[in-house]
Amino acid sequence: MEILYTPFLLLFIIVSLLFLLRVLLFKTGLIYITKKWWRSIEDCFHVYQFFKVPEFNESMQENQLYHKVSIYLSSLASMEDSDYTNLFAGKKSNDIILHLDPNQVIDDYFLGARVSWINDDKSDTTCCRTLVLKVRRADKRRILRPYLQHIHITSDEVEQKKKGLKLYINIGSHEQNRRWRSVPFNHPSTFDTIVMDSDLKNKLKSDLESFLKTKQYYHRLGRAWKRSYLLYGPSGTGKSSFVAAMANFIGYDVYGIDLSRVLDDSDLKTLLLQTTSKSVILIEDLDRFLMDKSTGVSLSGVLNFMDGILNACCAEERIMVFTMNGKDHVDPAILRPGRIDVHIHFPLCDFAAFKTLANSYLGVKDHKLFPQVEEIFLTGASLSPAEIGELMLANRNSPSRALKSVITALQTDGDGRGSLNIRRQWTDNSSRKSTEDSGEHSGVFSKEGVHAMKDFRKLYGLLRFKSNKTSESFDMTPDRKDGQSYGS
Ligand SMILES: Nc1ncnc2c1ncn2[C@@H]1O[C@H](COP(=O)(O)OP(=O)(O)OP(=O)(O)O)[C@@H](O)[C@H]1O
Ligand SMILES: [Mg+2]
Repeated sequence: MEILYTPFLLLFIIVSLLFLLRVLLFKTGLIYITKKWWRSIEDCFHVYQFFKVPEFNESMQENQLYHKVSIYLSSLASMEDSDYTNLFAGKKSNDIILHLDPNQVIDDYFLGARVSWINDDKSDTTCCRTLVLKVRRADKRRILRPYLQHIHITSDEVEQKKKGLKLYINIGSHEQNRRWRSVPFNHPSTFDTIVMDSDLKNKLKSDLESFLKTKQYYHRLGRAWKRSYLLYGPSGTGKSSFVAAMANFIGYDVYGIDLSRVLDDSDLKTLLLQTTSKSVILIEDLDRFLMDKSTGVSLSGVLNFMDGILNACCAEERIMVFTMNGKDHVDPAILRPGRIDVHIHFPLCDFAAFKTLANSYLGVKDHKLFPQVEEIFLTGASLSPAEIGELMLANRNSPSRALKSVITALQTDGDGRGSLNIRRQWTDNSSRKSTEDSGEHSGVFSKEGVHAMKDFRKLYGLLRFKSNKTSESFDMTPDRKDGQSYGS
């Protein structure tokens, strides 16, 4: 018997020890110490080269590269990992600027290589401040030039971001010379406020970040440096808010093209030619415009527009975003890889998304009514985040009342559209949308300026959300089960 128990006992002891070791490593600073130790061993096997970036040149003039590198380093997430970091207030009230403390080191990764920056501040006087770049000799030839270019680009972007973003809309064709009108873009939406599967959100953030870093890579492949996203899903699921979050994240201006104000295909091309680099070019509700034969823009006009980004004049730093309610009825030519690089599905709420909304709108992490809400979601009922958000906002002083109103709405499925009743077909939605819109356009508010304001609101979700739903298959959205993490 004893012999039988011994292997099990041994196994149990090993597993327990491993578990304890894991807890010890992760709950204490040991993992950090181990990593540091491992890195110093690794360093012994590589030859490094050092590049100094002093703050002033020999004639005591400011070195612009030092300024750019400082801006770049403060934008790095790894800055927060350094042992000592200085915190300063920025120009805006809630801005915090990070600065590396003297003799601190931070790591950065570029094209698969690790580089380090050392703040070589030998004295307290400002005249001797130098930033030192440490690169492996083996990586130097491959990455040094593109890395310095990347620093230039990123620091310019950060500075541009500080200046404030702009939202451009295309104005009527009668003002031939001025096709775009701009307003300050102050949309509060960020990736933190968007309710979305957190894995997907992180994937999209790193997709954007890696796009910004890969100019040289795109050029080496002979491809224009651009990326196209398709956001599709029912109304009120956060597509427009996501575009605003994207623009805020990368610090790009937004050009929202209203196809109803575009005369014809060549007019569309002119608009594209008049956009600037580092911008998000947005066409909302593309599916509706493709169905709507009354518009002057043809399918081939749209295809040329999507490819037009390849023209030498506008080959740089563009992100194109198209939103749709559904892509089933859209010509596959529009959706082919190269024209659309990333498809992102925006679904109606499930229980996990509902919980994230309850937390952000009501500050409620758990509630006795949650099981009832979950049960209703399990029957297949659902509402859009916009619909649930509105109900919570209206009853924000009483979480119980807010949850009860969500339950009632889910039971009747909003205005009787959902799976508890017969879901409307996509065509109903599009015809309803066009009716609503034609009402808007032919109404009293026909002046250019009023249209423009309406469009700003429509673009960014300030108008009452329209009710149309459809269930879609998805590409970039992972399969979700209730309880899966949602980032808010
Ligand atoms: N996923 C979400 N996360 C956070 N808020 C959301 C989300 N979806 C919708 N909302 C809220 O609902 C409002 C409307 O959302 P938004 O305009 O982004 O939806 P949409 O998908 O663009 O709708 P439409 O297809 O009708 O244009 C926003 O102001 C936002 O506050
Ligand atoms: Mg929208």
